[in-house]
Amino acid sequence: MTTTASPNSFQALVRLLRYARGYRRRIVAATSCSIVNKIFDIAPEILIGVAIDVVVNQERSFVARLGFTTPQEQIFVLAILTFFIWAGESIFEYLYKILWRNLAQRLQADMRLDTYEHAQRLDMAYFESKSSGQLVATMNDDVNQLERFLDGGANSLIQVGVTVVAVGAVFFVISPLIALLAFTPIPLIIWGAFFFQRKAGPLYADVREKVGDLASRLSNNLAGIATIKSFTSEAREAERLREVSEAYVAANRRAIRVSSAFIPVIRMAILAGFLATFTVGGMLALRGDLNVGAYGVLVFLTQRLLWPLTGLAEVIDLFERAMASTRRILDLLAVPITVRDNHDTPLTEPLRGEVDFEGVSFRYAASDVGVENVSLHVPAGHTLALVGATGSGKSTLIKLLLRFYDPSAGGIRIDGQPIDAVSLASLRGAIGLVSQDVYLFEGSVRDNIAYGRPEASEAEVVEAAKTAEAWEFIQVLPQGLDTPVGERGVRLSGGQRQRLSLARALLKDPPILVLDEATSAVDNETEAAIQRSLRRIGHGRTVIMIAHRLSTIVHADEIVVIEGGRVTERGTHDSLLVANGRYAAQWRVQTGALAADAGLGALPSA
Ligand SMILES: Nc1ncnc2c1ncn2[C@@H]1O[C@H](COP(=O)(O)OP(=O)(O)OP(=O)(O)O)[C@@H](O)[C@H]1O
Repeated sequence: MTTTASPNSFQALVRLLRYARGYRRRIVAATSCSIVNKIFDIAPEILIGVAIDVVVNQERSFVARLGFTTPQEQIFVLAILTFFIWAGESIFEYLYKILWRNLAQRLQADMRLDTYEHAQRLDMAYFESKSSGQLVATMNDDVNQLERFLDGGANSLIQVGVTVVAVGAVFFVISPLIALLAFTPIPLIIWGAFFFQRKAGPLYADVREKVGDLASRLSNNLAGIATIKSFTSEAREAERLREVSEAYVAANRRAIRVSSAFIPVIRMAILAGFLATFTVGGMLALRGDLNVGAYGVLVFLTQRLLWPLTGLAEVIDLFERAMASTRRILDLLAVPITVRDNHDTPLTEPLRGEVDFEGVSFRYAASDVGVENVSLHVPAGHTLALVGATGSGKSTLIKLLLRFYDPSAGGIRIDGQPIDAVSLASLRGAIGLVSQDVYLFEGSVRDNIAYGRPEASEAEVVEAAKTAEAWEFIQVLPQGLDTPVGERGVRLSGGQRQRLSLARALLKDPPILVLDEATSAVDNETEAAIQRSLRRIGHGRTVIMIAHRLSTIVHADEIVVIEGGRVTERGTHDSLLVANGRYAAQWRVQTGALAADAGLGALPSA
């Protein structure tokens, strides 16, 4: 019956079958059980006809010709046959249900994991182009939609097909004339199904789209609940949610209008076939041209044809939804991974931690800004500070070092090894990142510190917490290291989160430590604490730090000023002061030496 689907749905089905190659055996087994079950299911109607034939024709019946002469014997044989047919039907129903349902479970679990794993490997540009809500909708709702279809729809679709073929065969054997009459509505039904699905397909695609929008708005709003409260924009946000929610209702309403019309129309078409069998068959039987038993079989079987075909619309409906979802899932799986991972080539150990940027250029597709021809050399164990106005491209350089994106020109090396020629795991494993927006996972303080090294011992976790000056506050938390931090760490203060994030990076013990405004969200006391620990931490490691407060980078081995994505000044704190450029001007602003410079500084003040 899949032939009634649009080329798009059919293509989606083919893609799904190709994806599900590993499940082929299970699909064949489940399909076979569905077919056998349906054949057993139709058989009792035929047996009723045969029984009527036995009663009416007795010694001249169809069963008599098989060698069972007395009518009693014949009825007995039919009873035994009926028993086995019913038993067979039950056994195969049990089998196909188990097979389809388990297949649905296996496939949905594997698909969800596959899409998630694939999405994790996509570059950051993909996540910036898609809302997280849309991705959640695909990995959750779309996968569930497919599960629903495999749970019941696939079997129904196969069984409708088997019914039409098997009933058709019986009809033609008994009376080709009546078969022709009974089957005349079928082209109309098929055409109706085509027409319906052509109308319904895009409507369901729209419904899926709206589900994504809804999920997107919900997750965005819940994540930003504090901002909503602070701006008292609850009413406005509720209104915006209502709009997307209503759009979903409207999309569904359009789909419902089309899908609901189908069943009544189809039923009338089938009724025509039923009436034809009923009257013409009756006439033929009265004239003696049709065996009474055969007439009974035809009338009962027309019923058997009628009901599954009225259900066809619902099954196609389910199929359409499932294929709309399949397309979205497989489209996500087909997004190419642009940041190539050389799994088998780790960075050569032991790492010294030398970092080189050679003529690196990169532009974000979305904004056409980025960095231009940046060259940096950080010898192992040195500290490099990047300073510059907000939006000048400092964090972009860090993202390129971590290969969240690949540069369009130039290259980056660690210990002389091009970072795009080594495995992402070893590259990112070599870098400890403390970023501006600290992300903590729901779990305990301990889970979060040990995130990069779950096997770390308690002593190591405590040591990292002490070095990051976090131990003092952890000790006084209600459950110490086992205190839950809440979703995204909401139960901790900004400074506490910052320190946990530092402890987490330290526990990894990376040869390269990147601090992207690690002191931006903290008070003076926390900043001083982090500064203290930084001196300890920086010992024997390469440190790249981005800072707006210039006081925190005075001791850096080299300070590089970035403006508009380019390096404009570089040197030590002292040499830059002597050069008397932007850095020197900003330094004076921040230290209050020359308040008049405040308006000139390209660098923002603390
Ligand atoms: N994902 C993105 N897509 C498009 N443009 C981006 C993206 N991320 C950053 N940009 C743009 O690239 C430029 C450099 O951003 P970057 O984050 O590197 O600045 P920054 O120097 O670290 O700023 P800050 O000091 O405020 O953190 C900015 O103009 C920013 O708007």
